[in-house]
Amino acid sequence: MKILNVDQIRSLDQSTIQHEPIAPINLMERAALTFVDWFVDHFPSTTKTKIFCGLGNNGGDGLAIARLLLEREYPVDIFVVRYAPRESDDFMHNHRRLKLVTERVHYIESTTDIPAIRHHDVVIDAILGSGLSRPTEGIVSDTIKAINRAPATVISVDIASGLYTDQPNSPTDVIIEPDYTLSFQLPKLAFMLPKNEPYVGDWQLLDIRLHKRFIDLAPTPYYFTQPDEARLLLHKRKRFSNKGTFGHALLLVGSYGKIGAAVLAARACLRSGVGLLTVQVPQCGYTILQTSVPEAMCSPDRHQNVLTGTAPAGHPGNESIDPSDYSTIGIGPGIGKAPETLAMLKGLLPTLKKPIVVDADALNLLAENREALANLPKNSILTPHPKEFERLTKKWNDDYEKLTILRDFAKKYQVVVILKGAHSAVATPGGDIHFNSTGNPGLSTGGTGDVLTGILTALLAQGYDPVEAAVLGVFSHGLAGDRVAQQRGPIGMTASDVIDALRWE
Ligand SMILES: NC(=O)C1=CN([C@@H]2O[C@H](COP(=O)(O)OP(=O)(O)OC[C@H]3O[C@@H](n4cnc5c(N)ncnc54)[C@H](O)[C@@H]3O)[C@@H](O)[C@H]2O)[C@H](O)CC1
Ligand SMILES: [K+]
Repeated sequence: MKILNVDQIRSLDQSTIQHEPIAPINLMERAALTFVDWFVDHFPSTTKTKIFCGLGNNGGDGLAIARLLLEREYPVDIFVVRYAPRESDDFMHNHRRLKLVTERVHYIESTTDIPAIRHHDVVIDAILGSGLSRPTEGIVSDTIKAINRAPATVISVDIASGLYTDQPNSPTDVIIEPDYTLSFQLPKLAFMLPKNEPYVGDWQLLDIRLHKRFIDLAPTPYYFTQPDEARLLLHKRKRFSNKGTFGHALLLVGSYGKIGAAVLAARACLRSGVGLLTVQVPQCGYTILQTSVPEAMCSPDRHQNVLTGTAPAGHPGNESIDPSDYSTIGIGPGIGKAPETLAMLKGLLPTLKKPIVVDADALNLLAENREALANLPKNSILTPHPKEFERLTKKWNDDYEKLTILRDFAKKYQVVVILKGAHSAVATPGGDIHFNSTGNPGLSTGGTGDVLTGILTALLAQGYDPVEAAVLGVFSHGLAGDRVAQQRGPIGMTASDVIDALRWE
């Protein structure tokens, strides 16, 4: 699913009006109706509802919602925040219609007009929508502050009032902090960014049947992965396949005290459909790995503790490993940052001809030796969390700058970068970003990153295109986490649970 910018959303509105065709006021009515359908499903008709409207089309939506809820006999009070002398046409139209059915329209011009909001009230925020063009101030920001202070449930129409759709807010901006955002048709870029969490709440999309062809043709670098889109990426298995069909992966993982990372990556790799798996760990991990992951072959490194991996020619590692014997390599989980490990990594990269997966301390080693980044095989997948990504690049001032740095990095090195977090962002060598739609806070626990590395390594070994592997991999990883959270709750989820919950269908 595409994420469009504010100008495109405005044009999409117009395109729908022209092509369907539909009168603007009827499109607003449709939007209000989808909102009310959701509202009626979630709140009983005894719910004391306060609707705060601005003077533009977001406010127009609010007025139409008010009328539709009154028709359904909800006790509704309507407050129009009169911050300017002018109203939009569709606002005025809905204002006239509303005045025919109720006297309960109040106007807020000064703070004394702001009503008391009580515990069991539900507030609908329709003050400002995607038309926001400057920080809120005066009576608008006073009203927003009062709503934020109140103990009520708050639902924002389209987007929280005061939050920009696709540009950074300043830390001093006054913005609604809703429990829910019900957004029309397409997700907004603002919803993907960690700093905006308080201003988004639990967000959902309302399908208002905007012009599909316009959306199909609209250029954008931003996407939000939907379940049906992820499912389409899955390779079908032929009946006459054998284990050779699904590749032979090599994992270079683990060090003394961190053999668990090797075990998790290996188990996830096997659970993600790899044909054959060889795991190279230091000697100290040999017995552990052979016992806990009998399906994998184990190639113990000659070094006792620190060096895991393929030694370059002439290096005292395990000379029996030749990277070209493998479909792909996954490197990083638990390897540590010993000088021998760095030497191994530096020696290995220039010899590789196919994309690999790079995670954890392999990324940290690259951050400390940035000249080696140029030797990454094209289309390799890097899986940093934000701190690791910052070490690889530089500090950012806000989440939007972070996206720019992310896209530039992926383009510069022609790699796929998965920036992990809520809505993990997959940046492609072509400059696109795919935000993930699955996952939950329970995944923030030790070892889940090792699991992701195992998954991605398995997908590359099976011949998945690296961008598709990354999009599908993070989606399936998050979905497995969601299954665990559903069964046993997010607290106490372990990385092993996530492996067990993986399903490829
Ligand atoms: N996307 C769609 O297809 C549909 C969207 N709908 C709703 O329309 C709003 C966007 O409406 P718009 O009139 O363009 O903007 P707003 O209501 O957000 O703002 C009105 C107006 O306010 C001025 N303004 C901007 N910033 C400030 C500020 N900080 N303080 C005061 N005033 C400000 C500016 O002049 C704006 O134009 C969208 O969110 C949906 O809710 C349709 O109803 C359905 C189709
Ligand atoms: K709003």
